[in-house]
Amino acid sequence: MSALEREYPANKKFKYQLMTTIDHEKKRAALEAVKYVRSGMTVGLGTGSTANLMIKELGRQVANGLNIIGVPSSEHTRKLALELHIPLISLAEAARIDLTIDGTDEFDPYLQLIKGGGGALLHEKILAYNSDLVIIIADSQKQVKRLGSFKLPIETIPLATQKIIQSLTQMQLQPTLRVKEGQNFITDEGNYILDLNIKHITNIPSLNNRLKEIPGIVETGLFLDLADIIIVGKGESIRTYKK
Ligand SMILES: O=C(CO)[C@H](O)[C@H](O)COP(=O)(O)O
Repeated sequence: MSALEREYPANKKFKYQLMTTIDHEKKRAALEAVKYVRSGMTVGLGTGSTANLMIKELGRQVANGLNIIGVPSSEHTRKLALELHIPLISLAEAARIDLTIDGTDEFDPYLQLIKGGGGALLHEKILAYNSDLVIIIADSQKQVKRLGSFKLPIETIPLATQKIIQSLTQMQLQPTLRVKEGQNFITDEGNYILDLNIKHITNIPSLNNRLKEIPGIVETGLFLDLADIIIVGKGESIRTYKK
């Protein structure tokens, strides 16, 4: 019996194999997206495990002479990019962003996304909105016919969160306050995240508008009409979807 079999017996081994396939798909998508980066560009850096792979590749290329300025979408991404010596400016300092590369939790055939699994949706959305080009990178499990299998994250102001939970419960959205290590999850802006069940919702743009009308909801993880290109790792290959 190999060390791998000892460590991952029966169904655990299957899970391990699935994980490595997904990790390879993420890496393929990340490397493909980096091909769009040119010297002189200001590049928005997304958040999450797929974005991390893209940032690591950018770090490697910067060490080999690529001249870019990164704009991080989260504290986590800022720290990683700094470790890799990628020159950075903040969102506030960036006059324009040529290209943003970020991950996603789900995408549908119309290039609509659910994001915010990592809790960075607010800064990610500001980056995407202000970028000339938005490239989303994903493994094949993120591709869905219809958004909603993944719970929709929304960012809320702590003071208003209980009131928002009441309103969303009346809307049958089953809000759950996100918790991490026994504490309320806190975003980089000091806010909370609620995860909503939107499986039964058919009109997603209308839901987005209704959510934005509720005072205290800062932003939603629905990225509608923001992605220009989605690059997906699919087994050994790559699929690219364009607007
Ligand atoms: O929206 C995000 C963070 O707020 C991430 O892009 C999303 O959660 C995907 O993460 P991963 O690449 O780890 O699957």
